Amino acid sequence: MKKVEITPKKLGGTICIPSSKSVSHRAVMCAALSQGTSVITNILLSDDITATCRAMETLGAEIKYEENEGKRFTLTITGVSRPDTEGKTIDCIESGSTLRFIIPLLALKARDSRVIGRGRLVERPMQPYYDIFEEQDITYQKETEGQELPLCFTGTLKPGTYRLNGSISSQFITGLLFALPLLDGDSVIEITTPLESRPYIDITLDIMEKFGIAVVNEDYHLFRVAGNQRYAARDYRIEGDFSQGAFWLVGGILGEKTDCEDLQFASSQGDKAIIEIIQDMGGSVAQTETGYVTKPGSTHGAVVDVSQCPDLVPVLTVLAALSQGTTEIVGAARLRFKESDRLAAMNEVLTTLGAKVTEHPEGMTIEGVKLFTGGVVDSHNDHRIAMAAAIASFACQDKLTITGAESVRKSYPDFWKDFKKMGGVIHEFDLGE
Ligand SMILES: O=C(O)C1=C[C@@H](OP(=O)(O)O)[C@@H](O)[C@H](O)C1
Ligand SMILES: C=C(OP(=O)(O)O)C(=O)O
Repeated sequence: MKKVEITPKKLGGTICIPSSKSVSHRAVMCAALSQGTSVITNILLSDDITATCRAMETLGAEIKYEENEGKRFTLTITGVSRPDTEGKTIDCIESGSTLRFIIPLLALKARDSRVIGRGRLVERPMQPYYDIFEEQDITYQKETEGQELPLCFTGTLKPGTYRLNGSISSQFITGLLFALPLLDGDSVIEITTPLESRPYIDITLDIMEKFGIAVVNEDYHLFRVAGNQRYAARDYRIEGDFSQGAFWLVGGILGEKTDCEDLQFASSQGDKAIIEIIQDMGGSVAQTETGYVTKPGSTHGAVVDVSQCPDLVPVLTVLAALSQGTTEIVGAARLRFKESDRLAAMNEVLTTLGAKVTEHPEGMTIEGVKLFTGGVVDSHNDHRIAMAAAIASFACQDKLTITGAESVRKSYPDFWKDFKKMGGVIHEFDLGE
């Protein structure tokens, strides 16, 4: 456990945004399923991406790791077009993406295949896959009463029609999209309710296409996937991450001018919505040659539907709490099933800091205040809560202590190093395990 004590200060400067976690998961998986060798550059080996790399190695892919600077790696991946899945145990650590993406691959031919994990991952929803298992006579067993993981299963995924609810997690759809092209017949995925987190499906389809896999998307309602396809190796550079960029972009509004490098205007990442949201709230954001720059200034409340960009919510609530008037965060039900219940966690953090927050089942109402107090807040072992609290410190009057600060390892292991590079004054306390 690590605790970070921040002496409040408005930060700013130039920051090279870490590479996209969502793109990295997908590129590693596609490369690892390809015939031939792919070179993937600008990979950040966070805990979640490490989980995906190890998972694909367990299934037979070979990965060579070459460190460049600051935990950014070049991976040379020699794929395995028929993954070796029988009797394999995959440790997903705390990564929902790894878990939901690997299960259909294991189910290509599962025999006592197991997925394990820890932290909140053992509680996160899995029912859509259980429904498919039951329909397809795949037997499964949860090994611990009241927990989804460890999960052991045996059986074979068959081509056919898959019906999935669109509001639980898009990760189930991405997982199926990866595996179905490898079956020996054609399949259809039918989404039975409006699809949330849709941009993550765009990222999946975009990267699969780059690795040679065709999927016909009928308006996000029906996905037609031909069987007997093969992933084709290619070299690929991972672009910067808008979800991580969002912390620093909001930082530039609350602190000093911040230049965020490696954020692509043409990205398929849904979290580039942060640009429009900041603009809608009256904030100053402009495109640069390499990314976006934000400048300090006052912002006002807005109604923000986050159903397509849930990962923006923690830092967005910080901006809302320091904006004039009222902000309504709507369409946020799925936030309760992430690394923490993010609506409850941000309510707790912001209330501790003196903000006026009302939590609803599917969102939050936030009345802006001028400044925060300070105090002690907990990350709830959630990287995005820790990073949002760190940005909130720019507006604190007293010191801010964040417990569970090590949780940033999940997606942004150098976050505290970057925080110091941007001028942050922090004391880090290692509290042991
Ligand atoms: O596919 C992905 O890379 C992700 C999908 C989203 O999850 P949901 O589809 O469950 O909202 C997002 O919250 C998560 O951080 C990453
Ligand atoms: C929810 C997240 O990731 P995952 O679902 O992959 O654990 C996240 O990074 O905010």
